[in-house]
Amino acid sequence: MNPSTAVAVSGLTVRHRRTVALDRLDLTLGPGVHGLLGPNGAGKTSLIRVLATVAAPSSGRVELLGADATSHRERTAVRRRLGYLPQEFGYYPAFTVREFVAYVAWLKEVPAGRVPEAVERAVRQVGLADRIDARMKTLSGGMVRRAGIAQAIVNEPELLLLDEPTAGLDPEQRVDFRALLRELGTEATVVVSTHLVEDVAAACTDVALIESGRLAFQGTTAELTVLGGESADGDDSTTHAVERGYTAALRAHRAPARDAKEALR
Ligand SMILES: Nc1ncnc2c1ncn2[C@@H]1O[C@H](COP(=O)(O)OP(=O)(O)OP(=O)(O)O)[C@@H](O)[C@H]1O
Repeated sequence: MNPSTAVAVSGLTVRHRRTVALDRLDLTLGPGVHGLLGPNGAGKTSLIRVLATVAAPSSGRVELLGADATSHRERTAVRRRLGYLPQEFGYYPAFTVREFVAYVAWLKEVPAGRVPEAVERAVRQVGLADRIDARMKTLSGGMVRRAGIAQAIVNEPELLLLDEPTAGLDPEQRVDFRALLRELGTEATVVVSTHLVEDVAAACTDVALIESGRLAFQGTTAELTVLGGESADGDDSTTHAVERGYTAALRAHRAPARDAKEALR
């Protein structure tokens, strides 16, 4: 595996009872900010949970930061180098933001002497410094989300996994958050699952598009926009171009299956 490859999965299958959420997926991710896109139920959360080592694959290989994530011993070591923001996360409501983020730093085995500074840095990066001593239960939904992002980056992870991080943020916070993503992407491999095309247009260097548990497209954001072609309605904004690229890539991916069905008729 190339040393700059943070994620290498092959033949990854995840089943939830009878549902096949990921279907023999092959995917390699190196440095940068990767937008993980796909329709509802495509398998994005299932993939992020496997990469975060909180869910086990049904089958397939998963290498994270050069370690075999299916081996118990290697998985424990790799967890210290990961950051993960789940779609929904629990916390003790009576904890302050500082205590919540410090608790995760402790879980990630950040050396005790470095924890206070690491916590303050992470909280500052998400723009929550003025609420650092507020209790979690007194925060708004968007602030809780930002505290969640702070806990994900407190250990300066080499691989950062964010599941719908902009959900609940207001427009100004989203703009700030995208700038933070771009900054984090210069140091780490960042994987962001999102439904917001604006997030991709503004912050992602690369895109992985998943549909029905398979990889429908992988390339740079610029390559995706080229797939979308010229605008028919004169709207040439980047967001619109990414949306057209997304739709074109999905249709191209679906076409062989549709053609095969028609040939059988
Ligand atoms: N715990 C579960 N039990 C049963 N089925 C599940 C479970 N979790 C996910 N699934 C199913 O697996 C498939 C993939 O779900 P997943 O949550 O990974 O998709 P997603 O791309 O994140 O969707 P969304 O964009 O709606 O968040 C879906 O068909 C979903 O219904």
